Amino acid sequence: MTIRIAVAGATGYAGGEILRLLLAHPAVQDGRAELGTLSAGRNAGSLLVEHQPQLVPLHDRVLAETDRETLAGHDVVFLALPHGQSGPVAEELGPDVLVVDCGADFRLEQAADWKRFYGTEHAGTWPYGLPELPGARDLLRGAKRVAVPGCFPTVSTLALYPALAAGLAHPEVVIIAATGTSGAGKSLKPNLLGSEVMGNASAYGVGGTHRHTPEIAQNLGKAASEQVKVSFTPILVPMSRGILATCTAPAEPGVTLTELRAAYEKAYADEPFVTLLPEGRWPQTAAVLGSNSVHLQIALDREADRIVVVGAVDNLAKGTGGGAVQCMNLALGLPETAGLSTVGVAP
Ligand SMILES: NC(=O)C1=CN([C@@H]2O[C@H](COP(=O)(O)OP(=O)(O)OC[C@H]3O[C@@H](n4cnc5c(N)ncnc54)[C@H](OP(=O)(O)O)[C@@H]3O)[C@@H](O)[C@H]2O)C=CC1
Ligand SMILES: CC(=O)N[C@@H](CCC(=O)OP(=O)(O)O)C(=O)O
Repeated sequence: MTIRIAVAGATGYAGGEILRLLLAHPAVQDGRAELGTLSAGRNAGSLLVEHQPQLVPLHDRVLAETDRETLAGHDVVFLALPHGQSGPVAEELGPDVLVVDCGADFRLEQAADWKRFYGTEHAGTWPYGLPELPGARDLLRGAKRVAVPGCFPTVSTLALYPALAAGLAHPEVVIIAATGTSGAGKSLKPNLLGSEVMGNASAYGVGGTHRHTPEIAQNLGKAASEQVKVSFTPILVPMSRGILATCTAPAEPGVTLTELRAAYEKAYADEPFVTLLPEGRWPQTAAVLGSNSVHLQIALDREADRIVVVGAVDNLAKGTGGGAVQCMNLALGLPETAGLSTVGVAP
């Protein structure tokens, strides 16, 4: 039986990246899977090529409305819709359909966190799509609902989890992350105008107000034995894709760099998409672009008694679309790495 896959939000950055990856996916290439409905919001009725010129094999596809009828009859539905839109759409999809949500609607476990940072009623909590977290694969294999993490939580969690889980750092973490503009989606916002972005770097969501703060705290809370405190500051920089996150935490007394590296090497030894770089090499966004890789490097700052972990990720690949395809692979029982490259497009 052919696996039929729909993508809702096909005109957006995340939907476009999912489609780019699916077109090269072995199951799609050899006909075990096929791309069914591609849907949008206000751009329904137009040709996909008007929005995603890079997706050549799909140029003649017309975008459908996003509703129960157009998404019916699929085995897998990717939702790449604005926050708050996934809940109502997912309700219309049967329990046997695999729904992979790139939005935030089902990521948070605490309804109060959702209410505080998103301001609406909480839709619920689905298995969290970060397979590299301990125990996550058990929940994702065979799952019918998956909440793909946010891009900043993906890289920040992978950067700090091993040190906290090994008791090598105290869970008062500071994360400062430079991000490309595609993280904000295609909607036109004043701070995303070309003349505001080019030749400029600007902080936003400062002072504990960014909505990824509770998601990062939720993830790291599973590693730490004490209450986690997260200070997170994103910085918009003039590049289209990529995140470079500098993540620090107080080192526990007596910790050595050898112990730290050993904890990360152990945690990620069998992880195909997480690479602890050789000593002296530092992550850079160009090295992970287009790939499903996260690159990490650690230092022990002895002057400040802090661990410093730098992580790089492509926000649209492992940070959304690649993470979503990785979760689909797990949920369907396909090889986890199918259709996903570890090789970046540098420069
Ligand atoms: N960009 C990124 O790096 C990341 C994004 N995400 C998440 O992925 C989701 C999509 O993000 P992104 O692709 O960047 O956003 P975009 O703004 O680029 O795309 C949004 C998509 O949703 C569609 N849409 C908007 N409103 C509606 C509606 N009411 N009903 C149906 N479809 C609608 C749009 O269609 P139309 O063209 O017709 O308006 C478009 O296809 C978001 O939840 C985002 O937070 C997660 C991690 C990283
Ligand atoms: C540059 C920029 O604006 N980035 C977005 C990242 C969004 C994202 O990755 O994820 P979710 O919105 O799905 O949580 C932001 O900071 O909100």
